[in-house]
Amino acid sequence: MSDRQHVEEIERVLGGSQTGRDGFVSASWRRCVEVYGMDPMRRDPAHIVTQSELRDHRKQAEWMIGAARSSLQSLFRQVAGQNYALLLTNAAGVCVDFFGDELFLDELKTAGLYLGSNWSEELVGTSGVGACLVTQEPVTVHQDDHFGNAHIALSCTSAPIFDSLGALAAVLDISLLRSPTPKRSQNLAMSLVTNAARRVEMANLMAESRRDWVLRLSDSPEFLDVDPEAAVRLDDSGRVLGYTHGARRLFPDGSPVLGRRIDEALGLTIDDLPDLMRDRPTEERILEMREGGALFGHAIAPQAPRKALRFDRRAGPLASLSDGDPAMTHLLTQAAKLACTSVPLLIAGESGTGKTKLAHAIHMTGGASGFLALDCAGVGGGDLRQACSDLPGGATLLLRRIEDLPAETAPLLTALLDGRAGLRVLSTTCAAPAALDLPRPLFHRLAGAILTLPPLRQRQDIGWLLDRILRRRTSQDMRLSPSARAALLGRPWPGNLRELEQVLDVAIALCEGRVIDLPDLPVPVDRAAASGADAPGEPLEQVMEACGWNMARAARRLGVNRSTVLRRLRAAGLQPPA
Ligand SMILES: Nc1ncnc2c1ncn2[C@@H]1O[C@H](COP(=O)(O)OP(=O)(O)OP(=O)(O)O)[C@@H](O)[C@H]1O
Repeated sequence: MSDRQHVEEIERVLGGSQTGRDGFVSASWRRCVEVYGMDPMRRDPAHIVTQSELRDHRKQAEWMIGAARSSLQSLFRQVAGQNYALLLTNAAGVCVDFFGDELFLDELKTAGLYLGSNWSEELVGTSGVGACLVTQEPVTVHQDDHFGNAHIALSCTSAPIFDSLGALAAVLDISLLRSPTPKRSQNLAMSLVTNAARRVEMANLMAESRRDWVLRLSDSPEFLDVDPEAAVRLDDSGRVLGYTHGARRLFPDGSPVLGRRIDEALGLTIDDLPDLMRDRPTEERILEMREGGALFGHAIAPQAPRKALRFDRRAGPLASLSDGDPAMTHLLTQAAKLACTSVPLLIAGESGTGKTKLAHAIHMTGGASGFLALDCAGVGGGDLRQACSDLPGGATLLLRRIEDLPAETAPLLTALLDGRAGLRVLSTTCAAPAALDLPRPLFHRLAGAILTLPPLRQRQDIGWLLDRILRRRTSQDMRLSPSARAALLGRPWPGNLRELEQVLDVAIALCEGRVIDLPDLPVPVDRAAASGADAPGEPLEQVMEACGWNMARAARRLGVNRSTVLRRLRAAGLQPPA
């Protein structure tokens, strides 16, 4: 179509004729003339904001640029070699991030397909970004759909990106300098750009939701864990705190989504979310919709809040054992003070909580000269005598799993310790210290002070441990996807740190790239424990403290509902700390 024919068509549309254009294009042309007073004959150059304005726009859009980066990169890889340029604009239409072929950079800049160009409709007329901002729908503005003659060669396909509160925050645009004439040639671009926009919304919601439950939804079980269509972020009572645009379908009455209760839309409450975590087969995670139909659901548990409390970093090897967990901070502070004395220490804790590692760190902090670890199971008198004679004065003797010491060896050990007063004796046990079946004289020679390590499920620094272990066990720059991280944080870890290390080792081995995602994680070995039931007999107050007095979390941990927790709290006369 020639420039003159294009202008004549615009005149016909303004006169009320139907010319076969998409309705949103004709509406935009009318606004260009009637509202913005534009002249289709003018060929304005691209509208580029100044460098300092661009800096401000980018600064304000930093969070969105961060959330969108990996989606843009993978979209750009998908269209590599096809001369597409990708633009991320803010809600004002200014391009704040850009991917394009270096070969065509000058041409792209001239056409306005570059950082800093402003594509708002009132400035440049009908364009992909401009029309998307007005309609809040994905659009293709193809060649002479553009208003006037300035951008008539371009083909632009744009999709809106909404923030988690439902406001339009950005536009993702994929554009060509030159394209085939039929508009349908851009159908694939439309599908790519809408999927990428959905993933950006998902990444943004996940990044915001570390402290809350997230329910991810999909029509098909295959995509549920890897590429869900929608997600909602929920508070402890099951009200929507945030959502991706696709989740609006849960509340089809059109009223605001924020603050609505999830049980208004789906046949489930917040207490049912643990059943929708990844350790259940996807096909079983079906959710009935109140309006009819069903969806598949995947719940991601909140991460434990991080406490400001830190262990003093000057304390050397002990400081590397935890980061901000209050119980660990308390324990490590005591350990640092005791490390420099000769008091025998009994280190208690469930299997795999790091007792041996703590013993090593105490030994290193105390600066003792030699170190020998003995497993007590089946240890004979000869081994004990040998160990005690081999060690120099002032060395550390670690007796692992003292509960397994053969009864007949106990008197000899007592005598040997009496004869080697200079030895630093550390022991570990998986049993409760009070329940240890040791002769009293031996017990008092071993347990001058008792340090009890918390089980991993009670620790608030699991996220830090994940990163630390991952860093130590891979040479590459590997990381966890947000959903893999959330799934790991929600596990009950009956095998404690040993299990955590093994799960990461498996994930590292299975992961094909550098990002460990849900499919790379092994299913929890102990499904019974994975149901969230806590160790039997754990005092209610301890559970509440570990859960930050959050009723829903405590209920999940105990495997009961919240009203049961409330009833038990009342019966025990317990109240949250003021
Ligand atoms: N603070 C920590 N950070 C990272 N890894 C740790 C930490 N503490 C322990 N681990 C790792 O967890 C695993 C188990 O630790 P350790 O052997 O010290 O546990 P344990 O309580 O002595 O176990 P068990 O009672 O079963 O012998 C080890 O591989 C250790 O390296």
